[in-house]
Amino acid sequence: MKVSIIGMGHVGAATAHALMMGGDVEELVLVSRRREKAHADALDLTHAAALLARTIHIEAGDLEATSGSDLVVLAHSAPLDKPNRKLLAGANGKMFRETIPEIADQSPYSVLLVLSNPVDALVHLILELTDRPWRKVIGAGTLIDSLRFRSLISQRLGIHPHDVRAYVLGEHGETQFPAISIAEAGGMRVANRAGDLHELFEQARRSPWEVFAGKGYTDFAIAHAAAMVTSSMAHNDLHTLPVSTRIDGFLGVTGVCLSLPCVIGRKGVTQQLGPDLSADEEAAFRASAESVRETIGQLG
Ligand SMILES: NC(=O)c1ccc[n+]([C@@H]2O[C@H](COP(=O)([O-])OP(=O)(O)OC[C@H]3O[C@@H](n4cnc5c(N)ncnc54)[C@H](O)[C@@H]3O)[C@@H](O)[C@H]2O)c1
Repeated sequence: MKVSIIGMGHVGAATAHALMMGGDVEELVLVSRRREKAHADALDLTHAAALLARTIHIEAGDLEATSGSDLVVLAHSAPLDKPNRKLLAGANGKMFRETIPEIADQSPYSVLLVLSNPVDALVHLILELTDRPWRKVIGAGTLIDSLRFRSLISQRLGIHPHDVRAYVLGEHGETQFPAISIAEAGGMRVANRAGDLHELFEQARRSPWEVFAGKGYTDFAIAHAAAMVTSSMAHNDLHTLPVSTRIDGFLGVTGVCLSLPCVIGRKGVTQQLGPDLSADEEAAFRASAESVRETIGQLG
């Protein structure tokens, strides 16, 4: 599998490392505005890869070098100074308008995985800028939020996070919500076992900003979330992951991108699932869609 990563900042570099360690990628191309940084990362990772059992070719290059990628991970971004993802809308909207057409042309059959923020609005923008089918433009969305939520539930229940089926859905932003009515572990409703799930969700929602306050960015968790999507593609595993894709009709929401559980296979999303939410959760999903629409308006 050939994967290219655009933007070798904190997230791009951590993702390159996670993909290398994951062992699912044969060819990895690193692209960044600062060519010397991408070159240094490629060299450093190549030295580390000599210790691994599997062979991986890692190189830095320009967009031409990404040609024929199966997956292009988008992590290029303006810097985020304050804990508010929407503040990146104007600058990243402009950056994506400038870069996406060529990225898409270089790898016409690739899946584009958006990590940059505001992720839902940028997925929408890519669908406007290219003729790529919606199944091939995926935002990391609430995958990472769901993993944070599951991790806290897991600690409370003493059950492995893999066995906790709990989703945070909607916008990767302030209006995201926990789908508590369908959260389960071992066939039991988690809400009956784990106490106040809203409190755990609030803790999960605040946690990236706690990381941000400590080091000025978040990188490891999103990198491994990107590796999870890559792995499901590489092996056609058909894992169900909450990621951001275009919604067309679910709960009356149309033409806007936000997270629902999606099945991920070799060529992208094979199914977008429509969970049975409670009335409150349905209202939260619609409110999230409105918030993403507002952000799309700020893309410039
Ligand atoms: N989806 C998530 O859950 C999640 C989690 C963490 C971070 N993020 C987002 O990921 C993005 C990257 O975060 P970061 O901490 O790595 O930021 P960063 O500032 O460290 O890195 C951005 C990189 O993009 C590069 N770049 C800028 N313009 C470019 C261009 N035109 N072409 C190629 N490269 C270009 C910069 O040189 C820089 O290396 C941000 O938008 C951030 O908000 C998302």
